Amino acid sequence: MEFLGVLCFIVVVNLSFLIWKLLNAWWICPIRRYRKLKRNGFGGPAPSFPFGNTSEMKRKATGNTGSCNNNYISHDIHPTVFPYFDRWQKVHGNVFIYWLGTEPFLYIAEPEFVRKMSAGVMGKSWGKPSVLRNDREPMFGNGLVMVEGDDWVRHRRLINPAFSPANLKGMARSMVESATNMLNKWTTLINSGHPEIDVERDIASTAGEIIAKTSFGKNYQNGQKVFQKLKAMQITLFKSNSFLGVPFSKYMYPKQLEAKRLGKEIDQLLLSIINARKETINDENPQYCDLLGLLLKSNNENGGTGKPLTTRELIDECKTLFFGGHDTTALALTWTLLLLALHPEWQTQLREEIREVIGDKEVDFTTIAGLKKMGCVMNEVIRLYSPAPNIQRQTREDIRVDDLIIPKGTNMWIDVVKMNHDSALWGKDVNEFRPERFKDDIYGGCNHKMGFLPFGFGGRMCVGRNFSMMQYKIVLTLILSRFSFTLSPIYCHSPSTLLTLRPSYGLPLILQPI
Ligand code: HEM
Repeated sequence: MEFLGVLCFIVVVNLSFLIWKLLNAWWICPIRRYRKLKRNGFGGPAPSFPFGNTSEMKRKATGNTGSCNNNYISHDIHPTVFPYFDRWQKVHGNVFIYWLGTEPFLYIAEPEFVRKMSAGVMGKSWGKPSVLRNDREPMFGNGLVMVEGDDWVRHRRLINPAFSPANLKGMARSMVESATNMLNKWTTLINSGHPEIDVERDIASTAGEIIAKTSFGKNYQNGQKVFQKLKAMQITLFKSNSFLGVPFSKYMYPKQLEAKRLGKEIDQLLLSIINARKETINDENPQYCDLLGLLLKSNNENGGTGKPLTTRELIDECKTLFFGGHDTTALALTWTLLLLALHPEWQTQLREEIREVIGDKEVDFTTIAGLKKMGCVMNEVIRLYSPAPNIQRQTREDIRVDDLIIPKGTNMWIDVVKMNHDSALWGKDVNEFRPERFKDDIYGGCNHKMGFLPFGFGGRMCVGRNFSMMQYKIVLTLILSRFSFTLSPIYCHSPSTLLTLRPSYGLPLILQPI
């Protein structure tokens, strides 16, 4: 009897402790942060517990499908891509609070606010919203996108050298090789009477092949298996859970568990690639021209002085670079082909530049550097259709913005799409494709230096931006040198987000060999 009493007591104590922990995580702490934020005078849509504003976000997102009328394609995409933010922003201004489930977020579409809040904050002092970190764990683990504090400094130091110009140079050949294979396939299709091709699908798989080759060198076939599973995981993760931040939503969406399973399979594949590579690394050509080789080299060199990456950390970095490295660049290229199909005069201008700058020379790291107009086109494309449509941060300490205090633990969601389409920053022609705006101005005429953030800002700015620029120029040069193209009448313009900004129904183009 006495034993039963003790057992009941233990159960009650444990249960109370669990309830207290859950209450603290889902109610007390978020409300405390929310009240502190509210003291700054920020408004926002009214939330409901435990969904926050997710129901409204879900409802509006499904109602908006874009336009299939190709006579008029609008680049004013914010109302289509983020209809809920578009509406709330009109009512509550450029900085307001909304809730993802039980987590308050500070929405920001104000460059001056971004400048002030980031002025004194070092890269290592930024965190990532825990709700996103947990949800995206199978995809990024604790790799560079998610890691925080001193560990971020250590990861970034070890990874930076892999993207030095000398190392990028050695990766150009793989990019040319994979792009040429894709173009040969297109020629075969055209010759067999099929000039209409969904270039989005082909560019995505070519970018997958490129990142597999540049990540794993001669082991790239195994890397391609990783790529296929990562793609499946992306769809599973981002199509399934539209109640992000809502307690137990993971269990309401069994596909979330499928993402976990896929994550484990990817980890196993990567582990076998890394282990095989570790065994042979000392016998290899000291060029180490692929990302994994460079990472292992950097790791070995720092092993003596600093703290090298553990095998678990290496797996997470491979996943992170693999995902970060293929999808964004593939989408920048895809949106470029859409805009060039709509603006054939720019196809002609770029072809002329290629002829002048490269001529009969080989397309490589050095020759593409002179393609200035193409650089302007890339900037204009990622302004109108930013592959990374938002930037997420979390404060790890209180931050002062003028008289306001943004408390430690505040989740931030910076709306890149809104800033890139704000006529107050860019002028009346904000929604027009005008690459020349970047000709003599790296900010493209934007009237605020923090108004154009396609690769992020501060110490956490994208580590792969030069890799991406090189791949973009190589693939686009090869495409424009062999084909001209127009938009297929079946194209349906419907940009949407699946973490990255993509055309919902692919990009069918009619290609013609030159
Ligand atoms: C057009 C192509 C790309 C775009 C638009 C893009 C965009 C971004 C953005 C917006 C961020 C967040 C920065 C911040 O929080 O301030 C980021 C971070 C990152 N990107 Fe990219 N990216 C691109 C290509 C790449 C490539 C090719 C790689 C790798 C091969 C890569 C790897 C990463 C990594 C690892 C981070 C995390 C950096 C850190 O937190 O230290 N990205 N990228």
